[in-house]
Amino acid sequence: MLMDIEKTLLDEAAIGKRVRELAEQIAADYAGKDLLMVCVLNGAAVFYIDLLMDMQIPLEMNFIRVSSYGAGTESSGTVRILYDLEADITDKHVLIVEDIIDSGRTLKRLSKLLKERGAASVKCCCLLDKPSRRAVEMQADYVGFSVPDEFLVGYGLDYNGKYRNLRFIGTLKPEIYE
Ligand SMILES: O=P(O)(O)OC[C@H]1O[C@H](OP(=O)(O)OP(=O)(O)O)[C@H](O)[C@@H]1O
Ligand code: HPA
Ligand SMILES: [Mg+2]
Repeated sequence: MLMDIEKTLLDEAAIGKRVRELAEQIAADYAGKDLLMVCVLNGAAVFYIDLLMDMQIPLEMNFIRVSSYGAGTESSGTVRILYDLEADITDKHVLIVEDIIDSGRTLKRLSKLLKERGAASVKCCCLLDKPSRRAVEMQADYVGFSVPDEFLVGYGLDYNGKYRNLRFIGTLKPEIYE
């Protein structure tokens, strides 16, 4: 697995430091509120666990899986749910946790859907943001790192389902894509 990596963009220490900063900020912002943290499977799973383990406030965990480029055209704004939340989110403060915003479609559709379900508020926390790739207008409320337009793997991010279990974020050698 390690021999497939071309370079490291963010190492374990840099990720850990930033995750703790985000956790501290989010915990302060949501203190005293009924917080439900939504993990967008599969990519966000690693970041999600690290983030909430650094937050010392009461919160609820829930998971959702959506297809990013499946059913629905861009204009319809629909999101196909492959696995839905278990919780009733009415009147709860929802924080969507994502690994990366690329085109912005996944997060835009998901946040619209959760608002329609009657959440008290819907905000997004994203570890990585690739602003140069945006196809729809979407900005996360909390962003870990802004990254260049390179295909990244590790810390939840995959290529063909693999490399999610790397402790750092990096790029793959070109021959891996061939
Ligand atoms: O901003 P966008 O262009 O919508 O892309 C970002 C989404 O794409 C990836 O998920 P993917 O649907 O590949 O599934 P995964 O999380 O299981 O890897 C990533 O984890 C984000 O959820
Ligand atoms: O850079 C990326 N890596 C893995 N998955 C992704 N989904 C959107 N961008 C990426
Ligand atoms: Mg994802």
